[in-house]
Amino acid sequence: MLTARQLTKAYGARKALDGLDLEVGGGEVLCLLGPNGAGKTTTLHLFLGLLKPTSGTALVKGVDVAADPITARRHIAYVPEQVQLYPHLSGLENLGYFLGLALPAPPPPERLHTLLREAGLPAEAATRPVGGYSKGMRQKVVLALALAREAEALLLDEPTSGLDPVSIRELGNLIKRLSARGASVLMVTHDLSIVRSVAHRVGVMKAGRLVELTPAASLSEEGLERLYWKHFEPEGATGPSLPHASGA
Ligand SMILES: Nc1ncnc2c1ncn2[C@@H]1O[C@H](COP(=O)(O)OP(=O)(O)OP(=O)(O)O)[C@@H](O)[C@H]1O
Repeated sequence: MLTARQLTKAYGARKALDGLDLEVGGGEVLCLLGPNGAGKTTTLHLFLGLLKPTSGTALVKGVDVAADPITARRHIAYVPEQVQLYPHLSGLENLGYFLGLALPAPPPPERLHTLLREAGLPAEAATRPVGGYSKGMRQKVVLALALAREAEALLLDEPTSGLDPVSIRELGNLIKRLSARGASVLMVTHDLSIVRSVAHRVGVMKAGRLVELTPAASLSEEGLERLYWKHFEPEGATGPSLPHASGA
């Protein structure tokens, strides 16, 4: 569903992404971890067609994103770190408006209510202006949009930052439901709790390169922490250490 072939993005001499080869299959949840500046958001933006690759290819359902970004984007729903909605419109009105742009005919109001409920937005909030929503509530409107469009691929950029534990659990449940329906999920995160609950595979990026790619089932809780932390160690450090051991 999502394929990167030697995908590279350079800014001058500096490679933000360096020769990424990656496949995310239908129904698979792949979580990308790694330090700040590792190239994770760049990877998402290349799949979304927001950036042009310097070389290599990003494919969405076989469509080359750089050659035909509009067709590629039809298969994708994207949850950015900062969700932008119209603050003076309600969740219901925002959803109706954006679906009107994305679909030939917008669904009736009853269907919009159902979608928002399925995404976890409390019914009383659906008709309130989004300007008064929390981050998690705004995110649920975007997830309702993804549900309505039956997007085959879901890209999420640090979706749990700023969410409370209940909202994180609800987000995890929704991701699992979408993946069970066959959606491919590519999620960038620093949150190991959601990785543990939803990931089928875990990738770790560092300095523009994918340096680890492991089935989640092969990782114990401590194994996942070690995998995560070892790439925060300075170059040349001997062996991984857990945060309490390194004082990080
Ligand atoms: N427009 C740009 N011009 C120059 N360099 C850029 C630009 N956008 C990103 N970069 C660089 O590309 C590298 C990868 O950035 P990217 O945002 O993909 O990292 P990230 O892994 O998502 O980090 P974070 O966890 O902080 O979000 C960084 O070194 C960043 O400074």
